[in-house]
Amino acid sequence: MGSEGKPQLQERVPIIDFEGFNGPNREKIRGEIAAACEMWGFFQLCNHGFDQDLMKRVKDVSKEFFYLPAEEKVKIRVMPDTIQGWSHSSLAATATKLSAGSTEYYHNIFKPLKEHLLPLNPPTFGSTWIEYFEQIQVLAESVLALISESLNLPSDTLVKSMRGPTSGSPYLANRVNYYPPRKATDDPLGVPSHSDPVAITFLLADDVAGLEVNKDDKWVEVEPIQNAFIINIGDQLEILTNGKFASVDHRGMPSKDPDQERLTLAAFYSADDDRVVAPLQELLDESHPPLYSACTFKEYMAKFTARGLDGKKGIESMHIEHE
Ligand SMILES: O=C(O)CCC(=O)C(=O)O
Ligand SMILES: [Fe+2]
Repeated sequence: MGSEGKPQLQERVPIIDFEGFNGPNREKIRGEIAAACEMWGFFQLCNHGFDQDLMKRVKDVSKEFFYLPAEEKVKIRVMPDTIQGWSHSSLAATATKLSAGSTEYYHNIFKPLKEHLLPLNPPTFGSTWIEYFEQIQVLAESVLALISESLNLPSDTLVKSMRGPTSGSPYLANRVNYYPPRKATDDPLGVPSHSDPVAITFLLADDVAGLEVNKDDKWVEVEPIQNAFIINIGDQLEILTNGKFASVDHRGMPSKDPDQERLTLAAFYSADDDRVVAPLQELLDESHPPLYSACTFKEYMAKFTARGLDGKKGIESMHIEHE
C-alpha cells in the first residue's frame, strides 16, 4: 500500500458477526475472534443481541451526567491516590496525565460496587449502569468462552481463572469519556495512549470517530458502527494467555468536527482484586515457559494507578526474561 494512503481494507479492525454464536456459527466465529485477537488485539462485534433500549438508556443517562454543572459533578470527584470518580484536568485531585486536556471522565467499579461514587443525579444513573453491567457480564463471559475454546481449553477456563477466591465474582468497572466539541476548548487532548490494565474491554461509542489503535506503529482509526461493541484485549488476558493474545495501545480523540461532541462508554471485565493472575498452567511446558510474573489484580492496579496513562504498556514490568 502507498505510504501516505488511507488505511486499506486489511488495515481495518476486524468486524465480527455474533449471530448464531451458540449454534451453527460457533466454530466460524471462534476462529474469527482468535484471528482478530492475535493480529489486532481488537475487534468490533455486531449482531450480539444486546438489549438496544438499554444501550440507549445507558448512553443517555451518561450524557445527562456530563451535562450537569461542575458543582454537581465535583461531589464525586476523584480523590488523591484513587482513580475512581469524576475528573477533569482543571479539577483533578492528582495532576495525572490521565486527565490531560479537556476530556472529562467518570470511572467506577461495579463489582464490587463502590456505591458512594454513584452520582445521585441523574437519579437513574446508578440503576441503569447496574442493569447494563448484568448484561455486559453475560456477553463478556460468552466471548471469553470462545477465546478459551480457541486455546483448546474448556469453555469456562478464562472465566474461572478470574473469579475471586472469596467473592466468586469477576471485577467489573466502567470508564465513561466525554469529549466536548473542540471549539469549546483550546486544549483538545483526549485520552492518551495506553493499553487497558484489565482482561477485556467492551466499548460502546456513539457514531463519532475518534478511537485509534496502534497497529505496527501506525494509528488506525476505528470505523464507527452503530451499536457495535468495540472489544479489546487488556493486560490481564495477555498474562493469562502467556502473550498469545496481547494488549494493544490505543487512544481516544475528540471529533474532528469542531461542533461535535463525543461520548464513549468502556466496560471493563477483569480478575477479582484478590485473584492472582499468572499464565495459565495448561499453556505452559518446557518449550513454553511463563513469560510473565504472577500478581494479584489489586497489586497490578496499584502500579497502574501510581503510574497513570503514560503511553506505554504497563505490562512491561511483568516480563520474565528467559535465556
Ligand atoms: O474514548 C475512546 O475512544 C477510548 C477510551 C478508552 O480507551 C478507555 O476508556 O479505556
Ligand atoms: Fe482504553
